[in-house]
Amino acid sequence: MTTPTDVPPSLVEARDVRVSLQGTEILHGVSLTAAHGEVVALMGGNGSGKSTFVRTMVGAIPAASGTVRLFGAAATPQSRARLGYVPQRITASGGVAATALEVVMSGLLGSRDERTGLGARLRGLVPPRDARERAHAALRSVGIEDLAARDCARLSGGQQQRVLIARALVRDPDLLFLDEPMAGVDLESQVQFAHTIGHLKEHGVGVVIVLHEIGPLARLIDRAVILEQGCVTFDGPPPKDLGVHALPGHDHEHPHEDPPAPDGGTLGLELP
Ligand SMILES: Nc1ncnc2c1ncn2[C@@H]1O[C@H](COP(=O)(O)OP(=O)(O)OP(=O)(O)O)[C@@H](O)[C@H]1O
Repeated sequence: MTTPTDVPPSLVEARDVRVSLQGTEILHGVSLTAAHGEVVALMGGNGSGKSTFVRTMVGAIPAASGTVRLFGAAATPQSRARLGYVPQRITASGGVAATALEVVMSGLLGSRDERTGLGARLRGLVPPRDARERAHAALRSVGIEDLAARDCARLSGGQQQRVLIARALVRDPDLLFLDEPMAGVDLESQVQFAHTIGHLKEHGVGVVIVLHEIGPLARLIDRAVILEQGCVTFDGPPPKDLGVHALPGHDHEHPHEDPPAPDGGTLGLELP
């Protein structure tokens, strides 16, 4: 018989979170959980509150009420050190002259591995031997190791996005928050990225990912949480016939077409 103690705690458990920014309530009591190896897509139209919710869960902005628990306990600086976070739309080097490898290595500063010497979960993906080697491995895992020595500021938007994902992965996170990581990334790179997410999932890492379009990640997503105007309107398995525009709340305005299917089918991409 299963007792409550047999059930592993959620990696993140946000309950009834309310957030106000500049006097306006943006999130009106939203909840989300992610368990080991679970990939949760956070979706919804522009301005529905996705980024605000992610920023609250990683501790970047405070909740007015409600709770965010990490790894089964109230969030602490130590438990936040176990998170990886790729914010939305920032440039990888922040205007500072730095190579892609240096930007990724900066992700190790203050990481728990540096402090505790814990081994890397992602053996084979991020070997723990030294920061340089780990940074190379993280770049390899997102398919851009050949760009390691390049000036980050001169990389394309999509390439910079992958540098930032590598920077989050090099910390060997137990839980990864990604805010629109597919924005500006070409289809081939999205497939590569999906392989990386599949690898993390297999190793028990939880992933909360803000998406406008499911694309190549469709088969990896366990649950979709849909926000509309600061409220959760759906939380459950993504519908079977999920196309890139199929979810409720898909009301963002930029014009786009479904990406072309490489084999003439409907996004029939082979994933791990
Ligand atoms: N610092 C801020 N101060 C005041 N209001 C803010 C601030 N940041 C965001 N907002 C507002 O909060 C609401 C939710 O914004 P948020 O960026 O969380 O939405 P989103 O769902 O991530 O949108 P998008 O899909 O466009 O990225 C918007 O109305 C936005 O204008």
